[in-house]
Amino acid sequence: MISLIALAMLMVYGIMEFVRSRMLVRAGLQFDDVLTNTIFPRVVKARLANPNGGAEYILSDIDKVREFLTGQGILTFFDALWVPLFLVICYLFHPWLGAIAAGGAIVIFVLAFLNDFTTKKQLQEANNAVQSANQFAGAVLQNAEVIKSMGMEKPLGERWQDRHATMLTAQAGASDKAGAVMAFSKFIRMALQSAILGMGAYLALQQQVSPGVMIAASIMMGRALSPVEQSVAQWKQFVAARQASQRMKRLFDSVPADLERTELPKPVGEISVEQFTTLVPGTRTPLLKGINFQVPAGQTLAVVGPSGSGKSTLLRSLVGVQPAANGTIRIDGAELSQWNAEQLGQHLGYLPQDVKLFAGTIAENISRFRDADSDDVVRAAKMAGVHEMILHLKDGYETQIGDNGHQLSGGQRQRVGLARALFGLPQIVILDEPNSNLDNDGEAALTDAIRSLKEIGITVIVATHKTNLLAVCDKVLVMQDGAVRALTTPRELLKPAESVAPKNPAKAAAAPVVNNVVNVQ
Ligand SMILES: Nc1ncnc2c1ncn2[C@@H]1O[C@H](COP(=O)(O)OP(=O)(O)OP(=O)(O)O)[C@@H](O)[C@H]1O
Repeated sequence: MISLIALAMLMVYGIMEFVRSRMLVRAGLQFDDVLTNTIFPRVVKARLANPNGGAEYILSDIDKVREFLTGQGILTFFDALWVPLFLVICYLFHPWLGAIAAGGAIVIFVLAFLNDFTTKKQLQEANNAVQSANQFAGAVLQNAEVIKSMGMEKPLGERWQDRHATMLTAQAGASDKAGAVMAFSKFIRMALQSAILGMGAYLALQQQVSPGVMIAASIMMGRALSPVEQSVAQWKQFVAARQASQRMKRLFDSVPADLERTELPKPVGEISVEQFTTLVPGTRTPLLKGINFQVPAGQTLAVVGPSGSGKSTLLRSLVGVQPAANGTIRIDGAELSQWNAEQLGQHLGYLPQDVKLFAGTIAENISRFRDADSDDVVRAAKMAGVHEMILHLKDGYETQIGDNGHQLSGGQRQRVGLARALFGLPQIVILDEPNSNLDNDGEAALTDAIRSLKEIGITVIVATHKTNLLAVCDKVLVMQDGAVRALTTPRELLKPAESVAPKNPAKAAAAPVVNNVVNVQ
């Protein structure tokens, strides 16, 4: 009968363990769902504010915390809640048995803290080194072709190894200490087991307890010490999960969620830049200083200037990825920050200098990974003059282009990037050297695209080093050293310097710059 009761109780125990584990897994999924919904946009913002801050690794922190919360780690802490009950039962058997069990639990608990105290710094160092090694490897391996072609494997491999070795040293140091603490706590545990049996036997001989209590006390103490000892073993995972959750908390504290912005009416595309200054991220060094200019809706503005004069920085500022340190950028009178970011994104087309396509199909890239009508995708491709080229690819619009579009040529990438910028006919189109990789056909298609945009009243801003695009532009902004040197017309810009100088001092000042900045091709 007793055996049957024991069997039934063990079954209940098994079922409850199963239910507990299922509940934890579901709680973990819920946890994941809540965080993954909000963390990605924050990581994007944190990376923009500090490109080398490793914000992207916070995405894997979610896994660390979830694994701890759904695995043995959290179960150990739940089990620890029952420790006082088992200790009280030991005490009720006999105060001496209670004292041995409680003393043992305290010693093992102190060892857990000692473990944390002695290994915390090294575990933190190891985690930082892992992050730094991964970050380095991730960035470097994106340029595998350069590494291979110029035999840079060895020196760059050594740099990665240095970071890796730092991680190993820190981790080995922490593991040595943790190992010593664990071995000692195991010794204490076994010694306590013997001590409680010895004490039980002694008390039984003294007829203060029955022999059965001796065995029961040993089992109870085992149940009381097991979670405490387990927590020593789980400490490393606990520390990693705690650090991961602290990193997530810092991210959530430093990057607030976007305010729910009222949707503004579709812009007509008027841009106004007033006293705009922006800095190198994380420093006080200005990249652009006191920029002022206006672009009426539907106008086409070329931005020219020597390399490093700030053209790309200005364009990045106009699309809102380079934050203002001072001054404002307004679209249709509303500051960039007043726009609902997602809404504004749909009214902006941006082709960055290094294009940046994503792994996926051509159609997905053109449609910005939104659900889109095929007609809209094809319209954007036709407008960018890339439709025929896409049809010549084996899978047409469904061609997978790989990470960063590496399966396309430089010129093809640029033209697909242009189609993405034109998708949905945004009211403002910003192109950063869109013709740097184009052949004659591509150049002609680009000029036609800008002309068409102009005809339908779309504002276009295009940074260029070449003069042929100036023919379709209404105005030219000349940049130098992070400031506006002149705002003029293409015709004035391309006039020989001598004919400008005597008539207009401002243009005379711009002329030498202009002659340096525009590569006449
Ligand atoms: N994130 C950054 N951190 C530090 N310096 C930066 C950063 N971004 C831009 N710069 C610096 O700002 C200056 C302007 O760069 P920008 O890319 O805007 O020039 P550009 O006129 O577009 O040049 P190019 O014609 O060669 O593309 C450069 O000296 C560049 O080194």
